[in-house]
Amino acid sequence: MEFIEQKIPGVFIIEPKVFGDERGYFMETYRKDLFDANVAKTEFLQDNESCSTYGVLRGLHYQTGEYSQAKLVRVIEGKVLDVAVDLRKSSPTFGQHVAVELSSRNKRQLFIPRGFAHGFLVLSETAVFTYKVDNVYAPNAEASLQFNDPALQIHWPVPESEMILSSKDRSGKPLSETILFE
Ligand SMILES: Cc1cn([C@H]2C[C@H](O)[C@@H](COP(=O)(O)OP(=O)(O)O[C@H]3O[C@H](C)C(=O)[C@H](O)[C@H]3O)O2)c(=O)[nH]c1=O
Repeated sequence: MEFIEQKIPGVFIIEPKVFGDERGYFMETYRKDLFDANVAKTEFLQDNESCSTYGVLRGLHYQTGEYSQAKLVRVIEGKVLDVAVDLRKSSPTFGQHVAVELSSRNKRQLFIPRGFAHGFLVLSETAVFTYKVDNVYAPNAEASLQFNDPALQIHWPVPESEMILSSKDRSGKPLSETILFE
């Protein structure tokens, strides 16, 4: 298992070791001892899974304040562009983002610390997205950052005319009006 820190410190790509043989493959997808030693001591409390069709954009979401969630995300079917935006106002990388292609083929995972907005755009016919979070769901603390806020300079590789978003995600707030983290 390899842990590769990204341009935003604390954000990591995790590359699992894949053991292939004539039956198929095996890989360890999470090891608490290795994760805590190489990324951050984290107690994940909830696992999520969603299935989406091509062009679906889920995000950019976060839970505010004490309900913030660190996330360990991966794709078990299909391909997505996964994006995390730094919303920590005291961070040297405030407002910057990491964008990584995650797929069932590359088997990459992305770790996103607390204090980030997160979302993904589906690039395959369908995508099954599964992830761990270190804080449970808190609907009253949910917030959405506008996915196409020019201040974020995120390049989404699907025309907006082809995107499928929830009404919540269509009404995300621009960075200038967003509830930030310390
Ligand atoms: C997130 C969540 C949702 N729900 C319920 C609430 C709604 O009735 C239904 C769909 O929720 P939502 O439309 O918020 O699902 P996504 O758009 O996939 O939201 C996620 O999208 C991006 C990718 C994220 O990073 C967040 O984890 C999360 O906000 O599931 C729950 O019961 N528990 C939960 O933890």
